[in-house]
Amino acid sequence: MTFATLRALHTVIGDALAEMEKVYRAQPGDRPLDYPSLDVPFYKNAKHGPEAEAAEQLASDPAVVVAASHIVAACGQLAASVHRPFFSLVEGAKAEHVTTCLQFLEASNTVEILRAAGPEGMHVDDIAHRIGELSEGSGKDASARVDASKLSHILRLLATYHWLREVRPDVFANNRLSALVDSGKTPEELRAAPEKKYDGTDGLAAFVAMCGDEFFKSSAYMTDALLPWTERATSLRKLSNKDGAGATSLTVREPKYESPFNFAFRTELGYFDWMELPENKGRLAEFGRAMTGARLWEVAENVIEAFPWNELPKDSVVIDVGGGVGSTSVVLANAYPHLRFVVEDRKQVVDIAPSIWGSTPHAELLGLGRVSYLAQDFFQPQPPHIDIAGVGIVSFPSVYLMRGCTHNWPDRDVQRMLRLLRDSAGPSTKLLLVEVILPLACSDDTEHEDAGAPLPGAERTLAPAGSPLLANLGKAHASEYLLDISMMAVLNAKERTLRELSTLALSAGWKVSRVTRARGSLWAYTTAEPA
Ligand SMILES: C[S@@+](CC[C@H](N)C(=O)[O-])C[C@H]1O[C@@H](n2cnc3c(N)ncnc32)[C@H](O)[C@@H]1O
Repeated sequence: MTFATLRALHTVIGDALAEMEKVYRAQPGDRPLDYPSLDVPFYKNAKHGPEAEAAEQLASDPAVVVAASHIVAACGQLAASVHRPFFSLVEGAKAEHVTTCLQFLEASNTVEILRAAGPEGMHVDDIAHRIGELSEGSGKDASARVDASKLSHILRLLATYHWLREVRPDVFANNRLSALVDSGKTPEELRAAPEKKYDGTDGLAAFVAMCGDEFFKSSAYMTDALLPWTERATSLRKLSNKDGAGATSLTVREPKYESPFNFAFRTELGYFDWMELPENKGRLAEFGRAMTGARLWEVAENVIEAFPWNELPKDSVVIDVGGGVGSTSVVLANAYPHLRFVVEDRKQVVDIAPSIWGSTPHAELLGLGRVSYLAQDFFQPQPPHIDIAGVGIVSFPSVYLMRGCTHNWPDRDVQRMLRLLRDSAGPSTKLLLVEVILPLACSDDTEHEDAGAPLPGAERTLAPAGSPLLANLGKAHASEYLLDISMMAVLNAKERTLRELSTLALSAGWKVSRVTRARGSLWAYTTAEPA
């Protein structure tokens, strides 16, 4: 039956390709629109012809996104089926090198150097020379040079994974994937002000830098943290527990490491506290930029359709808990002028948040009191009532909105924060959680069997009926499962399945009543009501 399965996967690819082509061919114009080529970089801040622009935009069309995910899922499954298992094993066991080489690509400014070189590309000797020149801007030794013979091997691994092109022997050029890491700065700008590399960017270069540093290094210690009694983990603790003279002392207490991050950075601090140390100032700034990049995971505007906001009465209050600078509230307040939004976050965040919107059209929302800020720790009880300018005292909010917060915390902490919201909720207050919901890798036929009827919006499988694809579309959604393990490595937290989130919410007094999925990603909008 294996050939039948392989043929079925092949058919999935053919059908999905036909679907994508249909969408592209249906576009008006003198000649059919082609899909963006992998060989051609699409730089975000460059001027593009109307065809290239239209082709890129159409790649986000919902029908194209679904077809593309079927192709990726089927290709991943086909490759896993027919590749010699030993080679798959080596690839999995050595996958860290892809992260490392991507990190190097970004840190060495090779993408910006290759952008300036154009489609003909640049020889590794010249790339190495340019990398050295740019590093002089960072105050580095002018004689610092990258070894071109090593550089070619790093770039070739990336080309092998389609992250670049080797256009001629030892000559490399950017492609559609490497262009994603482009900061948009010229090599001259990077040389003059390397510290401004991430300023005004979409954050993806900073995201690569952060993943290659804190996240990658933490992940390397995952097994030591999960199996702390093993010899490797034990010796590691001893190694990190030396006295001033460098000798291991039996009287010194063993460090209290909870997360892989703690092992990797030899600190007992949590990630966010550690980031606030003076020596991590640069990392903290990079983190802020990287979070902008991470927003590409979920289209912020999706939240407009994710909840029946228009059914809420005039002047209903939505509390955006852990709302950061208020990006989600601003999107919603523009779409629903009849609602009032209160953005709660840590004092350091709300103190600077209004200034972020200073010269933007959204500043008016703040002036009119439609969006306001409150310094509020989500591990402390909510204020007993809400005083809204122009509305007065409101006893209960209509909605507690939490976006991207629960995945940063372990279960016990999420339970605490949801319980505090439940304690101050009214009988009709809703909780809306905007987070990734991880589907299982098998069809979820038992979901909600205890609750009787299936939960509105919950899916059993994302795979097309009758196809041999994994229920979660495997490789097509790998990025969210990788994010899940990143949360575990750095924060002892996780992305959750619907089962996990529902159980956790219920333990804090909230009953999940509905879930809707964002288009083209595993982000979801989960509504819960007082249980
Ligand atoms: C991943 S961000 C999400 C921000 C925002 N909801 C969004 O979607 O853009 C997590 C937020 O939780 C906030 N946060 C962390 N600890 C907090 C606490 N104890 N109380 C309130 N907010 C906190 C952070 O400052 C940050 O803004």
